Amino acid sequence: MTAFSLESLRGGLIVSCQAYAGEPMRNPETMAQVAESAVRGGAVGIRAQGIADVRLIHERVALPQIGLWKDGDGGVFITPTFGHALAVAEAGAEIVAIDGTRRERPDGLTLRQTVERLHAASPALVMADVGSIDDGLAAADAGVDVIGTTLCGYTGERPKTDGPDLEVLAELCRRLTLPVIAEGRVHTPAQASACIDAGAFAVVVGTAITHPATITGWFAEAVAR
Ligand SMILES: CC(=O)N[C@H](C=O)[C@@H](O)[C@H](O)[C@H](O)COP(=O)(O)O
Repeated sequence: MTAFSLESLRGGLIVSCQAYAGEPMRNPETMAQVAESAVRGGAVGIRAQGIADVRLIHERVALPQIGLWKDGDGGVFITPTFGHALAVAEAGAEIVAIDGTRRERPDGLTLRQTVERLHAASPALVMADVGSIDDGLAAADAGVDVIGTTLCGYTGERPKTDGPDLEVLAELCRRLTLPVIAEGRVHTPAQASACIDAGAFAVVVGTAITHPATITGWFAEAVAR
């Protein structure tokens, strides 16, 4: 994957291929196979978690990759420090997704300092995963390249809506010139379409495509009497 252009993601579907600690699919090889399947379905990009997964998908899949490193459970856990972000970039991610909230970061750097250091150290772009409109505006001001609604409903600032947080998405799209990517609880093609209508630059879908345990649960619940 060379000569990455953000434009290649415009209006497209990005598939997030993640399995969580202790799950049967928590294996880089498995996630690479899931990513290769997403390519066949028409994805324009892949989002993946963990250094081993990012590295293997970078080798195997000829699509731009949004990489992240989750560390910890609560608070700032999506690529929480500059060190995590640099490792993700060095593993081959064209875009590094980092916590883009206004919360204090574990390494004491500000979001702006983190972005500046990453831009100086690597060609990777920075996606700020935000949890509210105010987060998004602050992240844009801090110099990030792309904003994602990833953390809406997970930081206490926004309700955890059944589907994507279209309100934050639409407002950030209206107020910013930066690309805003819809991510988080996009569970149906109709919701993905609504995100594009709300102005999303691209749409990330994870669970509804790549997390069979959850999808099975949806169906199991539907047939239960
Ligand atoms: C909040 C958080 O930790 N989000 C993570 C970020 O990478 C992933 O667990 C999500 O699966 C991803 O954002 C895609 O969202 P959804 O799986 O809802 O389509």
